[in-house]
Amino acid sequence: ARVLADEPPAARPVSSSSASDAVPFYGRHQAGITTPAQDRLHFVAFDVTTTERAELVDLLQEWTAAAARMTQGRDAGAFGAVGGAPEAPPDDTGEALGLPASGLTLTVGFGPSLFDERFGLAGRRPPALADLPAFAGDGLLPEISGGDICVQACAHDPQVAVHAIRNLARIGFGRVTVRYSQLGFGRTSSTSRTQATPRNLMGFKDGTNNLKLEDTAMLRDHLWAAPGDGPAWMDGGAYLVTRKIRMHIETWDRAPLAEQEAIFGRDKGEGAPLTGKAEFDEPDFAKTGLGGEPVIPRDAHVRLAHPTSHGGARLLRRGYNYVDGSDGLGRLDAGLFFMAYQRDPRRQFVPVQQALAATDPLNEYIKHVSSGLFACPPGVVDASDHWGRALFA
Ligand SMILES: C=CC1=C(C)c2cc3[nH]c(cc4nc(cc5[nH]c(cc1n2)c(C)c5CCC(=O)O)C(CCC(=O)O)=C4C)c(C)c3C=C
Ligand SMILES: [Fe+2]
Repeated sequence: ARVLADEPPAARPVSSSSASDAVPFYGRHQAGITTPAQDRLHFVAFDVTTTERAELVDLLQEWTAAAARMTQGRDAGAFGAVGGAPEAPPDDTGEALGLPASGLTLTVGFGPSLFDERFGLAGRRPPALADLPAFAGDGLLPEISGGDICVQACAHDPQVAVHAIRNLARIGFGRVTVRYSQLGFGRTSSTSRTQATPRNLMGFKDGTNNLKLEDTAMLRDHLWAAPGDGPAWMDGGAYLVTRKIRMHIETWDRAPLAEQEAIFGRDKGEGAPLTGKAEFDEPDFAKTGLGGEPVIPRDAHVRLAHPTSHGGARLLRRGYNYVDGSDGLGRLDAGLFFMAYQRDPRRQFVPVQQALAATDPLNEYIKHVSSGLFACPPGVVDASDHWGRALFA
């Protein structure tokens, strides 16, 4: 359980439940990318309001220290929610007191807008952080798109994820403002072969053919930025694309089962390709049925998005279901907060999304309403390191 004061981690009770375990914060890569996807998300994008580079670096140092603590189930600051001076606001907001680490990961990313003239970073922008092109059918809202810095908080307990983002926003007061944030309540991807594949709000298993942490060679080829890819400060990092995709759920719910399955190219029960029986059967895109038509339709989502359609390009998808209440017109405001990590969006997300935007029959039932692109640096290696150290060096 979370402790009241600055107690060393070794003194804290160890839980045998993986849902309450702490995920290591320090490492070569940031946690929260290949970490088996937790159940809950609170994603935030900040605009930087200070114009002082030194203030921004100070903030990144303070954030890193707080993130290192909170991910280990500790208060955001050394005094904690109730251990400080009564005359001062507490250095932790308190709603996670008594809660375990809950698998919390905090993953930071830097958006293209950070690399303008404000902080002297224009020459340090990675070529792979090129603005995404406009895609057919986009309905992007600027106020919930972009952002200078993002933090993805994932945990098994929503209170723990929200607590983490709230405390980072509190620490950032006067230096950053929250541009937008998004809660997600059910993972829509597996990122490990130990996890069962979850379902999205259309009722389909989502994340079957995803990059997974056990695929070491593919992670090297498709996920982590490597020396020579771009600036050295990104070596060991990855690029994140976020898309908030609203679903016209009520319309979808009136579509026949056979049409739903043809749209994805998989069956709804097992998640098997329409040419197979079990979820992990390889799809046979060449197989034809009645009238010589392919069994997996030419425009099926899984055919359009499959690596064989894009020179082998793969994504590590890590999205979440969301419901933001209803829209006042009797419809659920619901969908998928899509997140995908990759080595270079120009060769991975962009061509896949171009293909989907052009002919995916799913488009009748969805609308992309927000978009984000972020360079997520490599991991913080130890307590002397901090988020963005190599970028600002
Ligand atoms: C640009 C990338 C993608 C977007 C945007 C996207 C949106 C989206 N996807 C689903 C549901 C499913 N997607 C599935 C597979 C799949 N999707 C993408 C990419 C994007 N999806 C890829 C690369 C793949 C894997 C394709 C393959 O190699 O077979 C599936 C099938 C199960 C699976 O493998 O995950 C489903 C279901 C929704 C609902 C959606 C937007 C709302
Ligand atoms: Fe998809």
